[in-house]
Amino acid sequence: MESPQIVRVKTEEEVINNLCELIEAIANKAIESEDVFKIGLSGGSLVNFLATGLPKITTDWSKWRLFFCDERVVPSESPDSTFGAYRKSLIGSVPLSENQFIQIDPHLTGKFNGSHSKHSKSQRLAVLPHFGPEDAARDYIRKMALFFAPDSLPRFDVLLLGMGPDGHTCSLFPGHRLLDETSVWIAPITNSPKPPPSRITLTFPIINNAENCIFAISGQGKAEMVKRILKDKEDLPAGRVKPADGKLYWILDEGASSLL
Ligand SMILES: O=C1O[C@H](COP(=O)(O)O)[C@@H](O)[C@H](O)[C@H]1O
Repeated sequence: MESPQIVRVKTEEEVINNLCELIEAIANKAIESEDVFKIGLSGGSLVNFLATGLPKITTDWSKWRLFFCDERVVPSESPDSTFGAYRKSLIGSVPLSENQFIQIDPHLTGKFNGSHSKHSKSQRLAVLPHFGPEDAARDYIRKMALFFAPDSLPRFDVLLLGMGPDGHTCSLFPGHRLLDETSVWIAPITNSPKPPPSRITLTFPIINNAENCIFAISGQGKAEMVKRILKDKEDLPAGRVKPADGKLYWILDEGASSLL
């Protein structure tokens, strides 16, 4: 891997502008060469960054296909749903439609496999006490595979990543067994330390196969973790993002980079 490009700017606004200009360049290059742009989205603070910055870019929006680096296994109407957050804040501000987002099906569980036709979505919502992530992860792998060459690891044009104050990225948490998961592209997690507990997440083989990975981080609250990862090189989940044949960017504002 090339060494990470660390972009230090002053304000959160500049983080957003840098991030969205970079996305614009990557998207337009991908559209020119492949006629499609495949991007992986994270949740959390990134949603607001993109809602603010993406309306300013120029691109062929019809060529965008948007996937989730991780997603909470909750109905899209839930305030915890990452897709729900993008639907609310982004669709309408840019000409993207819901079906350009490759969404999880939070209603899938082993219990109801094969008998879905008997139940409407609202019935399933009413009947199920919990939403199960195992089948949602399997279903998401199947949906994702349709967009990539058969028999090869998906290679995203770009993955937009967040980092929690504990160093997690996607839904890969410090010390969790999923950090070493190599057998599946997308794994279910039922015990996320950050609520909600049920999620699906990309695993490191897919993350590190991307052409570009971008962290966009703002605020003093992340400074200690940014230092532990970029300066002290501690083995924390966000520090394991090292695209083998791709580029890694960390875009940091003054607060986030203050301990570097
Ligand atoms: O739970 C999550 O947290 C991370 C980091 O969120 P942030 O608000 O600290 O930026 C996010 O990247 C991930 O997608 C989300 O599920």
